[in-house]
Amino acid sequence: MDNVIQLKNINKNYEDFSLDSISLNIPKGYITGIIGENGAGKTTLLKIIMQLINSDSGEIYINEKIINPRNYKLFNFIYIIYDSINLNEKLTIEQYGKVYGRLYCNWDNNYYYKLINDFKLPKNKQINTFSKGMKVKVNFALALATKPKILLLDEATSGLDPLIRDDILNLLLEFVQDETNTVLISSHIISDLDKIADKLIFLHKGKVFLDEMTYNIDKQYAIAYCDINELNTYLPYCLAYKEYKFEFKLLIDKKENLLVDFPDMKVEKAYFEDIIKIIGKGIVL
Ligand SMILES: Nc1ncnc2c1ncn2[C@@H]1O[C@H](COP(=O)(O)OP(=O)(O)OP(=O)(O)O)[C@@H](O)[C@H]1O
Repeated sequence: MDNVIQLKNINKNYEDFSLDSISLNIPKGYITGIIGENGAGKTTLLKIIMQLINSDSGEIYINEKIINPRNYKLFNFIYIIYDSINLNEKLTIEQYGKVYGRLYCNWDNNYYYKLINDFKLPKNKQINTFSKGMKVKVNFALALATKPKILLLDEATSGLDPLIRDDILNLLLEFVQDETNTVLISSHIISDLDKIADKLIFLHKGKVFLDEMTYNIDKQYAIAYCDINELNTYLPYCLAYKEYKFEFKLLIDKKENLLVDFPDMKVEKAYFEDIIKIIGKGIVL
């Protein structure tokens, strides 16, 4: 598996927050989801990848080339969509197409209008007359028609109804279908990531707590329950656990070993939501 983005020991210190030695690989041709609580550092990390802010130390490689502000020529193949819609709302879709056609050397006007037609958006109305969902669709049409190889999404589907989100998720799946395009998406909508992410990164208080392909999560991770007398027995198989009123909920990260040693142990699928809750609110070992 080729990695399109590699981060090595990235550190960033603000007065009340630090990104702590982040090392990550983002595989080419896949959708990687980043999850984490508010303030976990997701936007900071995406901005560092885009070189919109500098890290204090560490290295970024894109397609195996080290990136720094002096050689940063990614404008034409990496595109970031934010949660806030930064469109000039006085423009129309048609005017936007002309502006982007001049700005982006890979601009695909036919594809832009195909997406605009698929989304059923009016071409000659000012964007300030559009609903939030329509504006997000314009954002995605603009992004995809620049023909990026890497698409970064920072909460870009927040505030959308499930039908529009579904359209957008399908577009992302289509985007990575040729296996050379890559998506890195941060989202609080865990069910969306459950649907589309091939890899999951969980950022918690500026640190990476989980960085796994989703097929490995299914293979290695599970949820199990025990009481206080059994806790010590199962801790060697756990990444984290959380105490409830009558039981402990365990996030198992050595499922195969656990089931060899305790074949009768009942385990359940570890959904992303479980993983986040147990790591975020429980005790990480
Ligand atoms: N320019 C800055 N100066 C000081 N602190 C900052 C700055 N930018 C971000 N931070 C802090 O860094 C931390 C991480 O912020 P960041 O926006 O990366 O989190 P996030 O995971 O994207 O959160 P959310 O899910 O709420 O968007 C926060 O505590 C924030 O206050």
